[in-house]
Amino acid sequence: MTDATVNPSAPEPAPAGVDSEVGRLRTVMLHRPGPELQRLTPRNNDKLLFDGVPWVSRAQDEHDAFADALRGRGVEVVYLTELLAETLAEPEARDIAIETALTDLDLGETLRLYLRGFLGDATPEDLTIYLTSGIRNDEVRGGFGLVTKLLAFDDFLVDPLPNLLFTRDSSVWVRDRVAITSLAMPARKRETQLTELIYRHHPRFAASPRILGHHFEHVEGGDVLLLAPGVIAVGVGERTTPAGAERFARQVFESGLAETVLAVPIAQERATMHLDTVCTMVDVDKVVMYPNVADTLTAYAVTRRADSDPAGLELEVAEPEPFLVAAAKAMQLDTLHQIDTGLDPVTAEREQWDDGNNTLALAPRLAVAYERNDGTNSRLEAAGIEVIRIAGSELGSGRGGPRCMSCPIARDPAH
Ligand SMILES: NC(=O)NCCC[C@H](N)C(=O)O
Repeated sequence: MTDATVNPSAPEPAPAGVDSEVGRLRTVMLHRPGPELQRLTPRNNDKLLFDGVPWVSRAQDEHDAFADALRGRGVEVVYLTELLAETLAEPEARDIAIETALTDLDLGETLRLYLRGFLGDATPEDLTIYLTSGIRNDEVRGGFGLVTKLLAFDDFLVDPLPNLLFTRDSSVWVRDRVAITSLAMPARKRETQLTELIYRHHPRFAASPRILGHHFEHVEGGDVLLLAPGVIAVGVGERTTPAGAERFARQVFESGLAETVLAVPIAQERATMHLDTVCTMVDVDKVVMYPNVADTLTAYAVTRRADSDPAGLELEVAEPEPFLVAAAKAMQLDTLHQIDTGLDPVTAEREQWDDGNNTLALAPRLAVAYERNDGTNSRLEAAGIEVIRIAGSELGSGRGGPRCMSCPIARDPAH
């Protein structure tokens, strides 16, 4: 069990639930980067969605400092791999995990049979490592046959998950429900098999209702911004598809989790892979925004038709409006204030690339940001935001900042 559940003197964890981006953060799920990062090479890093080959021990130090900064502000940090190992102690969860990891058609029956037995004998902790770091062809000690001979020594039989670090994308809490997302890129697909397993089988979450699922249309957590209770923006671009945004809207309306979903088209480019790469919230009425897209960013407000039959929910889709205008209207604010990344278009472009926009709010006007983005951080401070700076030279090589690296599980209500 997690420290909080075995230590009788530890405070009760806050009840799971998140209704905004800025309510005081109580519990967050992180993944400390581990041996899965050692799998990255100059030959596979593009496919595995990293822009380089990180120095792993330094990335771990940076991540530990990030977790300490959160704990220092009273946030309970839970680790994905600890939850997974605890989940895998349950035989049913373990069987599902092994079967889903072995569905790859490239494996063949000889290796599959061997690996089923090998993984079946592993401890929950070792199984967690195999499921997250993957298994290479030259690492197996049995199941030898045609497939072993013809695959390269460094081909993966079970793919590693170096992007597990970005816990934001593989699940997202909306009020008291957790949405299991469906990741678009092949390198990340297996991540949500693991988060779904945790939320279904871990005793801490088994009673929490779930929405979406890893086998549905693509929705990634980095595209989902809880602008205010009942108002959710969903980026639609390289990752979340229009159909994913539509399913998300239907489910949050059906479950009474929101009244308005703003579908926000974003350029289908690596630099803007998720909405949270160009815009994050730092106060109830303030966002840090990439100015080079601010003027062109639009939103389609999606609501439930007032006269829609409960059995066949119909959606009303408004004409597009400028994003900040549509957001302020849905949030019932006069203005949603914009703090720009950087001081000029080139600084803004550099700092957007280095995740200057990707802040994690711990409370209104208190945010964690990468230290390297001097221009953006100064602008945030000038606007009254306290910035907790963390190092991210190695973590950033996966192109994700403090928001991407965190999945809030409990926040105080925003109002
Ligand atoms: N929300 C985010 O923007 N997450 C960052 C994900 C980075 C990861 N290397 C990816 O390409 O999916």
